[in-house]
Amino acid sequence: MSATIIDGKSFAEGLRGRIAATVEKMKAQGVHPGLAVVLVGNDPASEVYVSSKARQTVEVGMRSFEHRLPADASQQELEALVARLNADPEVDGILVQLPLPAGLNAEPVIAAIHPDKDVDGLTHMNAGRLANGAVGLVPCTPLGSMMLIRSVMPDIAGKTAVVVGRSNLVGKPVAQLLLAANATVTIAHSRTRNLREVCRGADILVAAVGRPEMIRGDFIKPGAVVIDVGINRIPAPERGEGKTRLVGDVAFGEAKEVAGAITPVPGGVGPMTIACLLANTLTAASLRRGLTPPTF
Ligand SMILES: NC(=O)C1=CN([C@@H]2O[C@H](COP(=O)(O)OP(=O)(O)OC[C@H]3O[C@@H](n4cnc5c(N)ncnc54)[C@H](OP(=O)(O)O)[C@@H]3O)[C@@H](O)[C@H]2O)C=CC1
Ligand SMILES: Nc1nc(=O)c2c([nH]1)NC[C@@H]1CN(c3ccc(C(=O)N[C@@H](CCC(=O)O)C(=O)O)cc3)C=[N+]21
Repeated sequence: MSATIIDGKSFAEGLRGRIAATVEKMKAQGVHPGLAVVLVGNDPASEVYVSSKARQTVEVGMRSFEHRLPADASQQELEALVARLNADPEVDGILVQLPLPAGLNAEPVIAAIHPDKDVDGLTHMNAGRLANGAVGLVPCTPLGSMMLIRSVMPDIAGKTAVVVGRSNLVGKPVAQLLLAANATVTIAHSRTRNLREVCRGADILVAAVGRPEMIRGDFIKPGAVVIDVGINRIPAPERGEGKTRLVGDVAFGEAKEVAGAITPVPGGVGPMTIACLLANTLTAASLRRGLTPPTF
């Protein structure tokens, strides 16, 4: 039997609709939420993401502030910009697009972001809040992944979950969220032995590796929910010379024959990431004013 395809694109559209309605209400109360995105250098992939974020921010009725620095900007310049955004009352959320160009160190830049404006959820404060079950800002991709899991598996408690990948941006926070939902969680990584066997035990399998199609059909437990976070651009000579296409970390064609439900790439987790960034900006706007954050 073929798996249910989880339509992240239309889920994200619906979420943006609910966000727009909340923005309306906040504006009526005199709060006009704003998101600042910082892009250093001119990596073409990052340019695409940043302009897409800016467009969607404006579409839901929020303010968008784009800050571009040249690839040869200094560490000091970048941290000074973050400090200005921290102090700016019109800015509720700050996102510094990663990776930074060579020569710049991301860690102190992230540390400089005020935790209540940290819409990426990357500061130590927000990672700690998530680990301890306190209210805070949760990274966008994990938040979006959980919404998609819940859409096909409302009761996660007691299920086995395997997360492949342990980055601070995706793997670790998604594992924390699954644990908070009472799943029994395993985190696999590049040193994991028998990855196929480990994955085969998973009712919920989250792949966040960055290796095109490395999770094959025989890694998947029949009926499992498979969330493919990977975004990999690979050559596609069949589309013409020099053409490329996007694939995930999961071999979709094989996996969909075994899984119960699966996210596609593109059109799965990616659109949810941006929608959750907008949701986090509203959470940040509320936190900063001591208001109860909206739920979506
Ligand atoms: N859809 C979306 O919105 C987003 C997609 N992404 C995509 O998700 C993917 C992962 O991103 P990110 O977490 O930032 O990546 P990182 O490169 O930071 O982390 C990759 C993780 O995968 C693990 N890994 C690497 N090779 C293997 C292997 N052979 N077997 C098992 N584990 C392995 C690494 O293990 P170790 O720690 O041992 O090195 C590491 O923990 C990328 O494709 C990225 O483009 C990222 C953010 C958002
Ligand atoms: N500070 C920071 N936070 C991030 O969250 C962050 C980042 N830096 N750097 C890069 C990664 C990657 N990322 C994606 C967001 C949206 C899509 C997305 O919308 N993808 C579409 C396809 C887009 C296309 O066609 O290229 C989809 O999957 O359908 C993908 C990837 C956020 N990241």
